[in-house]
Amino acid sequence: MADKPTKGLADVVAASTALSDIDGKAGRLFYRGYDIHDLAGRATFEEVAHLLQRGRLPDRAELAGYGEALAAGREPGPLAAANIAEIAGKQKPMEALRSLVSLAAADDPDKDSIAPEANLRKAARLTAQQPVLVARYHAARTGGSVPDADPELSIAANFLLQVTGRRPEPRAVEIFDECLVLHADHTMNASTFAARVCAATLSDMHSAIVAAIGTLKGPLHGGANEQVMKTLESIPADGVARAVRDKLAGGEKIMGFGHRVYKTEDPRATHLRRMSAELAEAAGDDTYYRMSKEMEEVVFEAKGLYPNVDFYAASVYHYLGIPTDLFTPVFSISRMSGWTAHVIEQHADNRLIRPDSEYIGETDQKWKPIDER
Ligand SMILES: CC(=O)SCCNC(=O)CCNC(=O)[C@H](O)C(C)(C)COP(=O)(O)OP(=O)(O)OC[C@H]1O[C@@H](n2cnc3c(N)ncnc32)[C@H](O)[C@@H]1OP(=O)(O)O
Ligand SMILES: O=C([O-])CC(=O)C(=O)O
Repeated sequence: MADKPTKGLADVVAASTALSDIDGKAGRLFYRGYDIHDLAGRATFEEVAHLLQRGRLPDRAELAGYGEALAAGREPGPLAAANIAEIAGKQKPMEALRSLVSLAAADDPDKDSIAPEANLRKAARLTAQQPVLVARYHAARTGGSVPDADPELSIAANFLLQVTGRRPEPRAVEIFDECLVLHADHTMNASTFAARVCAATLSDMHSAIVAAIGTLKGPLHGGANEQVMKTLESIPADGVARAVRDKLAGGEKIMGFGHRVYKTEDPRATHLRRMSAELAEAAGDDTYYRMSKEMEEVVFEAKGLYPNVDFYAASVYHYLGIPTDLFTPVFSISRMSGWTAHVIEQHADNRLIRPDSEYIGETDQKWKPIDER
C-alpha cells in the first residue's frame, strides 16, 4: 500500500529543473540562477524567454536571431485564424486560448516532432503567437480590428498596440514588459506541472500547453488576477476593511493572497505594488491602488497572509487599459515562455510522471446482477 499522500502534493518534490528556483522563506525567486530583482526592470521579456528556452541570456546576435524567429512565427496559421471569430462568440478568453492553441498545432510545421530542434522552434512560435491570439480574440468579440504588428516593437509593445488599438506610451511598454518578465516561470506551479505531466507521456508541446492553459485558468491559480479586479470593483472604496472582514467571516478566500511556497512577501508583488503606485499617480486616480494597499493591511492583520503575484497585477493591468477578463490571458502570454521551456526540459530527460494513490473507497463489494441492486 502507498504511503499517506500529502494533500495537494504540498512539499513533494515532483521534478528536477534548472529553470527556476524559489526560496519561500526568504521570498526570493531565481530564473536559471538570476535573481528576479536583478532581472525586473533590466532584462526584456525576449531576453528572459531566451534565457528560459535556450539556456542563457542572449548576446546581441542571439537576441536578434531569436527576434527573427519570433517575428517569423507570429502568425498562428490558417485553421486558428479561420476560427477566431466563431470561438470569440462562444468561449470566454481562457477557453478560447485553449481551443486556439490546439487549432494552431494543426498548422505548425513541426507538429509531428518532439525532437530538441523542433521543440525550440515551436517554443518560439507559441511565445510569439500567444499575444496575437489574445488580441485577435478581443478584436473579434468587440468588432474591432487588430493593427499589424510592428517588427520594430517588442512583444510587450506589440501586444499593447494590438489590444488597445493605440501606440502605447514608452513607459507603459516598460512596465508591461516588466510584468511579462515577472510572470515568466515559477518552478512546479500547477499549470507547469500539468504541462510536464502531459509532455512526460512523450506527447507534443502544443498538447502540453493546452493542458497548462486549462490549468492556469482556475481561480486558485492564474485566474485569481481577474477575481482580484472584480473584488476591487465590487466593494466600496471607503468600505474596504469591512468588506474584507465580512468575506473572511463568511469563510471566503480573498483572491490574490496566500501562496503554497512563499511564507513571506512574494518578490514579484514588491515590483507590482511599485508599478501600481506609479500608474495610479500617472492616471490621477489612485482609488484601486489605495484600496489594494488597504486590503493588504487588513488581510495581513486578520490572516497573516501576504499578496501573491496576482494581487497587484490586477490594478497594474487595469491602469494599463487591459480589459479585466484578459488579465489571465496576459499571464499566459508570459508563462508561455516558462511552460515551453519546461516541456523542452522534460523531453530532454524524460520519465513518465505517474505517482501512486491512496485507496479510500469501499472494499469487499459483492457483485449483484442489475435487477438486484
Ligand atoms: C499565480 C498563482 O497561482 S498565485 C495564487 C493565486 N491564487 C489565489 O490568490 C487564490 C487565493 N489563495 C488561495 O486559495 C491559497 O492561498 C492558494 C491556493 C494560493 C494556496 O493554497 P494552499 O497552499 O493549499 O493553502 P490553503 O488553501 O490550504 O490555505 C491554508 C490556510 O490559509 C487560508 N487561506 C489561504 N489563502 C487564503 C486567502 N486568499 N484568503 C483567506 N484565507 C486563505 C485557508 O483558508 C487555510 O486556512 P485553514 O488552515 O484555517 O483552513
Ligand atoms: O507557484 C505557484 O504555485 C503559483 C505561482 O505563483 C505562479 O505560478 O506564478
